[in-house]
Amino acid sequence: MIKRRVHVAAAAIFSSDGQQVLLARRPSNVDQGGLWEFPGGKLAPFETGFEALKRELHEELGLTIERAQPLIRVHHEYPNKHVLLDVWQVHGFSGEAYGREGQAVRWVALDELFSYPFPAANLPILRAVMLPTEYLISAEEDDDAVFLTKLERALKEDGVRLVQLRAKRLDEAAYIARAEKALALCREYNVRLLLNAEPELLERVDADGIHLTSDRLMTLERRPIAEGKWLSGSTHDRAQLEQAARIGCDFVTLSPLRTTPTHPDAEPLGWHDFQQLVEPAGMPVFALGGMTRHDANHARAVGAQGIASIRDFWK
Ligand SMILES: Nc1nc2c([nH]c(=O)n2[C@@H]2O[C@H](COP(=O)(O)OP(=O)(O)OP(=O)(O)O)[C@@H](O)[C@H]2O)c(=O)[nH]1
Ligand SMILES: [Mg+2]
Repeated sequence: MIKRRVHVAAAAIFSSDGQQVLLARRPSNVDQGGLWEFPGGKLAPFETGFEALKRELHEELGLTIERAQPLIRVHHEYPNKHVLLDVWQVHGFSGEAYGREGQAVRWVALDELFSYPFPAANLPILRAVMLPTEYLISAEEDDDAVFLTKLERALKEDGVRLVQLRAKRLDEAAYIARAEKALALCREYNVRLLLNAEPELLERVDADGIHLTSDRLMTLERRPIAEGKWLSGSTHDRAQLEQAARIGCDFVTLSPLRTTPTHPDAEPLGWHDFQQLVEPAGMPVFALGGMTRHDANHARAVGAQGIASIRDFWK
C-alpha cells in the first residue's frame, strides 16, 4: 500500500505578550481524537501553505490573520500516512477565537505546554514555540566582572532570552565559578543558560542545559542529560544534523553561514545550502556565522528558528 502524504498548515498563535499560545483539542471522533494541537488543517488543491493557514484559522476559530512568519516544518511518519506539518507563528490577528467546530480552545502558557498530550509529530514544534529567535554565545573574556557587565547589557538592552556560556580559555574551576555567576544573573532576568561543557557539569551547576561541540556530539550514543534540561549542539553538515537527531538534541546551531574572523578557513554554507539542510533536520536550527539580528527575518524565511551570534550581542 502506498502511504498517503498530507501537507498540513498549522499555527502557533501567540498572545500579545508572547507568553501564551492558542491550542485546540481534536474532537474525539477524528484521527488522533482527544489530543491537543496547533489549529490548522490540510492544504486544498492548488493552495499554498499560507493560504491554507488563513482559510483554516477562519473556518476553525473565526480568526483573521494579519501577520505570520514560518516557524518550523516537520516531516513525520505515522503508521498510516506521511505528514508534513508546515507551522507558522502568528503574531497579529483579529477576532476572538472560539471553537467553530465545537472543539475546545484554550490559551496556554509556554511553560505549561509540556503537560498537554499532543500527536507524536509535535515535539519539534513545542521546542520551536518555547525557544526565542536569538541565541547569544558568550565571547572569550578574561575577567569575570567584565564578562558579567557585557552579559547583563545583552539581557537588559537587547532582550536576549537564551545564552550559551562558551569559555574555552578557562580551566574547569574558573569555568564553574563563572557559570555560577552567569546563572544567578540569568535567573534574575528569567533567561535560559546552557553550558558549553561536558554534560556531567550539570551536576555541579544547575543550569538549564548543555551545548555540545560538534566533536563531542559525534562521540555520543544517546542523550547525555535528562529530558527536563535543554540539549543543543554545534553542527556543520548533514551527518552532524542526523547525529543530533539520533541522540535527541532539542535544537542545534548550523554554521558557518558566512565567513567569520574567528573561523576564516571554514567554507561558508550560504543561504541556499543552509536551507537544504534545515528542513530535514526535524528540530529548531539557529543560523550561525557572521549573523546579526538584521539577518533574523531572512533566517526564518528559509526555515531557521533564528540567528545565533557572539559579536552582535557582545558589546
Ligand atoms: N492541525 C494540526 N494537525 C496536526 C498536528 N499534529 C499532527 O500530527 N497533525 C496531523 O495532521 C493532520 C491534520 O489534519 P486535520 O484533521 O487537522 O485536517 P483538516 O482540518 O483539513 O480536517 P479535515 O480534512 O478532517 O476536514 C492530522 O492527521 C493530524 O493528526 C497539529 O499540531 N495541528
Ligand atoms: Mg484541522
